[in-house]
Amino acid sequence: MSGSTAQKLDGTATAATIKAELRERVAALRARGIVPGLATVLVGDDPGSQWYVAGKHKDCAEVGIASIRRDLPATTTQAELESVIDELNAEPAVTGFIVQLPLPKHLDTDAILERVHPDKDADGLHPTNLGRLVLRVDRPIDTPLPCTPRGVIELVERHGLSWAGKDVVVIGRGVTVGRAIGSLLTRREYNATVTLTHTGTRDLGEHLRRADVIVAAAGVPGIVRAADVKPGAIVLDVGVSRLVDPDTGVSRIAGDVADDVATVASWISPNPGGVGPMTRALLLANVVETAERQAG
Ligand SMILES: Nc1nc2c(c(=O)[nH]1)N[C@@H](CN(C=O)c1ccc(C(=O)N[C@@H](CCC(=O)O)C(=O)O)cc1)CN2
Repeated sequence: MSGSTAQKLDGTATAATIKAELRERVAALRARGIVPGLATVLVGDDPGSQWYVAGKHKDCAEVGIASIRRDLPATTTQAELESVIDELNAEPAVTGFIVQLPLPKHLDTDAILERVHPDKDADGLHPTNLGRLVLRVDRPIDTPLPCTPRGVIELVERHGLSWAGKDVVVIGRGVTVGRAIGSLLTRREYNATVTLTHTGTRDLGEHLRRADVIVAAAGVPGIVRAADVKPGAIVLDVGVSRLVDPDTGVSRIAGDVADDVATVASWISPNPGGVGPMTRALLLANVVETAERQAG
């Protein structure tokens, strides 16, 4: 980026480090006869979701986690999907599994997430696990946590930065990021102060301009502009939009953060190459930790 002064929060390199650590923990489990296994459930043929799911299986192979793939047609009914989930809940080779989101519109996502057994919820999105995150204020959480919020937190900490005392403004109230990140960051071990903004927020710029850290997960390209960022702020770009060039038909990823933000921020996560790879790495961490808990 021209005129960029911000340092890079390198998700690709950090995820590689986390995967190397996990490879050792998986080897230790395997030495005890325990093989962690991740299953994925994909409904429909959305190219983005197919790419993400393929990446999850590649990651598993890299660290030694066994993986099972269940791809279902877009016409799958609620009852058919629930029966696949029941099978995976009962399958001993599956330590944990995920249902790739978003699901086709005719399916009830909340009911599906609730159908996954909480002990096998590799995404940390089951109501019981999200409830534990909210309720267990003063003791460690020994259940899976949502992967993207975990990835955001680790990306910052593994670059030697602290969350303590920071004013954090999150944009977007979606289930995979916005709703959980405030519950995590306000825990004593992080001690941040969090404002969750959304489409009903009256003056987003006013919130952004006083933020020490911005976590942008709106899915609106360029919603965070340099004029709305405090000099020296840390900016995490989580939003993903796919823009198609009308002339060439070639698509590219556009994040929520405009290019000029790199001239005022102190640290910025690129997109791609920032929070996305961390989301993938922390999914593996959830599976390994679940296997370690099951092993006792
Ligand atoms: N069940 C879930 N569904 C979805 C989740 C989730 O955590 N659980 N998050 C997203 C998609 N996602 C993982 O599933 C995901 C998104 C992005 C990346 C990633 O590595 N992106 C790359 C760029 C990819 C590209 O070029 O297209 C990057 O940021 O560098 C990984 C996983 C929604 N659904």
